[in-house]
Amino acid sequence: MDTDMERKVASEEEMREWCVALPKVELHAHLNGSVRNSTLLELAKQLGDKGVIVFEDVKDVIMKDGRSLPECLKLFDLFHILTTDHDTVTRIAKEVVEDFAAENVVYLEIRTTPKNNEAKGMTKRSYMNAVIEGLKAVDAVDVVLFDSKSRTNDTLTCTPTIELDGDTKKKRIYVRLLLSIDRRETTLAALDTVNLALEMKDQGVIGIDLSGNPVVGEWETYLPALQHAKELGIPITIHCGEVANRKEIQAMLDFCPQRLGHVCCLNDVEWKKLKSLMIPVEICLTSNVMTGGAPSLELHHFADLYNAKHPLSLCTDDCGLFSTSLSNEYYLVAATFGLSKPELFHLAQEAVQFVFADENVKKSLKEVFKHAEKRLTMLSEIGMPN
Ligand SMILES: CNc1ncnc2c1ncn2[C@@H]1O[C@H](COP(=O)(O)O)[C@@H](O)[C@H]1O
Ligand SMILES: [Zn+2]
Repeated sequence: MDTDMERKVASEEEMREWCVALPKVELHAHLNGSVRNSTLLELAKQLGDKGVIVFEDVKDVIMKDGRSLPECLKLFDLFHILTTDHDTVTRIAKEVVEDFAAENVVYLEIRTTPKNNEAKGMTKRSYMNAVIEGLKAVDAVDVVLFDSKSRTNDTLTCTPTIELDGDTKKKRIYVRLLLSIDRRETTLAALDTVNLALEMKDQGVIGIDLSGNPVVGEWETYLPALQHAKELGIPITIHCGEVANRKEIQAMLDFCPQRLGHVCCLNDVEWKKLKSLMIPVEICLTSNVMTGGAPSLELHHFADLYNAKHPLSLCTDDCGLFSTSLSNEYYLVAATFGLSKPELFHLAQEAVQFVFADENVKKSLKEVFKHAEKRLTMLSEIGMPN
């Protein structure tokens, strides 16, 4: 390698490390899409040994790179076979939080579809209990799961503990849960999910998501449940415009949820409307490029929204499935669109405004960023924005 090349590699490496050290807020992560490949392979091996699946077939599917959106969503049916029992759900929830915390995600909203599975004695409620058990089982980091008013020994007026210089203090991560309505569900099943979210609001559940195969189902099927959530004051985020369904995109914008995910296939009129409504957008770069929602990283609609100062937040969607991480998404923004470190810091910090958690949590997160700003500045002697 010549010196120029060496310098380039070193600076890329340094930028990647900086993106890991940056405190980050993750607002769009599906539990079953964020499972480690090693865990999926281990679970597949166990089921293969029992003769439930053919391990070699599954292995190839898990390890394949670059899939279309329908292929990805089909893959979830396989993931769900691998993760059907309560213990496995608990295990993956624990690992997913550990993985996000390890890359300095300081606030994480995990979304998941509560599942009924009679054969396993699983109800939507018991599925969610298993998820929460997993969050409580994390001991590598301090997981803050409840809003301050429902905690007895509240420690939310926290001293931020972002570790950038080898401190031994435990890291802290705020975790909240969103319940996903799957587009395959009936109106009644969707209403059940909203009612479950209400029942579990003191256990870390703070919002509702609409997701699943975008070519399946009708907006009118979920609308009563989403309307119900709105009336109950439960924040809502919706997967919007993964395919060019004009009528549905229009209806989603008219519904005006607290946040929207993806917004890939909007036409000029819809785009203008999104911008005038200022609905915060969960941007999932790698996911969109891999599933064809965006033609390439360079042509991703991030640039347009960012330049227009539209509220947005970088997210992973399915970091396991797409072999990415939130730090990598920040790195990609720097490498593709030329954002500087101060701009990346500002982007990460701005995401605090769009979290569904209460004002106390937002206040604590602002402290976390203030504290990190000093440390990051000390580390790389760069000027951060005021
Ligand atoms: C790639 N873009 C996407 N578009 C739409 N829905 C998606 C998705 N990625 C994930 N999901 C939704 O999340 C479920 C997996 O997590 P949980 O079992 O809920 O934890 C998938 O089955 C699908 O319904
Ligand atoms: Zn998603």
